Amino acid sequence: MSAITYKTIALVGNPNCGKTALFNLMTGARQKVANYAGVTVERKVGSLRLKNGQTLSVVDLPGAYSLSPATPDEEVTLQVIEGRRPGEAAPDVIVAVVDATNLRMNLRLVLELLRMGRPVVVAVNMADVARAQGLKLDLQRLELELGCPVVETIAVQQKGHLQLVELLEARFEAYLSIQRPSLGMPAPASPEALQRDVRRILAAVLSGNENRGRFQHRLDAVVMHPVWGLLVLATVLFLIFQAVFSWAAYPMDAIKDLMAATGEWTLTQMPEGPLRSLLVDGVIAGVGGVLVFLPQILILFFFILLLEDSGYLPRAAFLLDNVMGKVGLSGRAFIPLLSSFACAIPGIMATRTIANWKDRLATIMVAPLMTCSARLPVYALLIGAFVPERTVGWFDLRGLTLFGLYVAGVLSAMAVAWVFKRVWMKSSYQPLMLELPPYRVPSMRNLGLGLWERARIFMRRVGGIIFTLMVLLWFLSTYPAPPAGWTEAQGPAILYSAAGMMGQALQHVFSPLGFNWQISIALVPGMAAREVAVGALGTVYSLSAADNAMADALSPVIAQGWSLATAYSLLAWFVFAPQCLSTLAVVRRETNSWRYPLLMAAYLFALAYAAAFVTYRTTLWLGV
Ligand SMILES: Nc1nc2c(ncn2[C@@H]2O[C@H](COP(=O)(O)OP(=O)(O)OP(=O)(O)O)[C@@H](O)[C@H]2O)c(=O)[nH]1
Ligand SMILES: [Mg+2]
Repeated sequence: MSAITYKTIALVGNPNCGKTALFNLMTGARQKVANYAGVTVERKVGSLRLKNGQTLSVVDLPGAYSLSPATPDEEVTLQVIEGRRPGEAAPDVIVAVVDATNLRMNLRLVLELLRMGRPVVVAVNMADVARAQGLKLDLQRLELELGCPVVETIAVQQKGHLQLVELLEARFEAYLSIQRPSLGMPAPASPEALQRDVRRILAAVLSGNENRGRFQHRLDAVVMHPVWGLLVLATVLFLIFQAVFSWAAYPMDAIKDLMAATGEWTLTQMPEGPLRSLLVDGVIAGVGGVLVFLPQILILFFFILLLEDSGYLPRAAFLLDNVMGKVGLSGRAFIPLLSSFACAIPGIMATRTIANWKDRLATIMVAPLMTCSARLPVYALLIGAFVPERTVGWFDLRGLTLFGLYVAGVLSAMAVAWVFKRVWMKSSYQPLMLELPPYRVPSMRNLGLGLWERARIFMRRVGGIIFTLMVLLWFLSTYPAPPAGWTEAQGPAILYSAAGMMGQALQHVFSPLGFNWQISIALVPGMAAREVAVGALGTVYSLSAADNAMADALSPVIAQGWSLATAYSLLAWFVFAPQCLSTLAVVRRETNSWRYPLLMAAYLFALAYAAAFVTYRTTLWLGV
């Protein structure tokens, strides 16, 4: 096979036409694929190995409706196509991906790309759906009309990309060497002219009756109904939180037992000494304490991925547009805010799909109030320790409490957005323009990959930042050792250590909130990432256990040691506190200034302190 001269290809197309699915197939990457517009907001690069041994660099891009960008993510796409990114040449070939079921909209961008005079291949994706809908497409005729090669792809089937790869490997080089008549008109065409061209081409290539499912319309009549729709949404969310507790019980117990057994075994196998303590108190009690929450996180993500792939999310955005508009958020903020349930970082990145800067900024500022999955271990630990395992009517009380905490996050985000937009950055209401994708049965492969990816991210955190901080904390909580002549009657040895002293000093700041010195210590490494606080509590309590055995599981220990008021106060703290450095770093990057991350940290700390204080005092006063 002869060598080819081009080295980089870029996937360009309307949002939600399957670019990333195709990219993943071609490069073996695992970028996020989901059924709504605006999933990809950054450029991603992968490589495709050809049969002749050459490697092509493949670039996946955010979706764009046209070459006149309206949002920051579309701007990224245009920059890459035009080679305006520093240190990066324009791609040699553009693969224009189109959704076969929506050519009327998709072909406009293709025409614009062709007018740029760059080498283009058109990949007609979703060929399976088009066939199922009875659409017939004359590909040869389309090639003639467009004057560039056209292939079909099905990005959700294992071999759905092969025709495209074959074309790039063999036919395209020859095609490039032929002098083509230019389409003329290098200048951007008017929207009307584009529309006319698209209509003409469609008339020539498209036949067959489109029979879009009536089922979809019927479903929408319920799902997007102002009353039934909200009921459906509330039920869906509610069931998710019930499942997070009830399904996770067995796997969590299994991990807990495994950790406890490993701890006991280590105690019997190793002589007493610092190394044993590091392993048992630092690693097993600390890191293991966080690991226990993996099943709950995966269950939460299972549902989030299902919702994302089904096409439900943009519908929920429409449903809530009215409510969001009242507090001054754009309906577009819904998906970024919902993504923040997983983690505020992708959520903040997803605000790139919001065109208006003030609307975008307001969304960024409240994204950390959404309950990210790193809060789940903290919430679950405290709920497990303080909320009895009981059912109220049909509902599991623990699931109910967790739901309440999520609602608290959402409501406070709405309140903060309302204040921000009122006093600081007024902007008028912008009607929501959002594409409604068709409902799709979620792809199991996608779901499996997504869960696997989440498990990997969590394990990397556990093995990386959490492990490192736990080892560090163990040292700080063990040294300096207590003075000679110390006996256990004088209090645990940890009180003499660096961390112990710091905890006692910090306690002055936190005692109005009902936090003891153990909590005060745990909050410091917990600044880096929220789950670390759980691990840190594990280590601190394990080290301060009176006898030499490992402290039992953390939850019974705190259930005995803390008052209910302290537990509630800590929960309130975690609803607000900005305990995540990476979020602040991303805000700095996305807003290009230090002002906003600093403002964010300040307002979140103030809210956290106030909320914890009020919660503590109220609970004490009520005497529960
Ligand atoms: N049936 C079918 N579904 C597809 C095909 N290609 C993609 N999908 C689905 O279409 C949805 C969108 O796919 P993505 O790859 O995320 O689309 P994208 O073009 O990258 O979207 P943005 O990043 O938002 O611009 C997902 O639900 C995919 O599973 C296809 O060929 N057939
Ligand atoms: Mg994408």
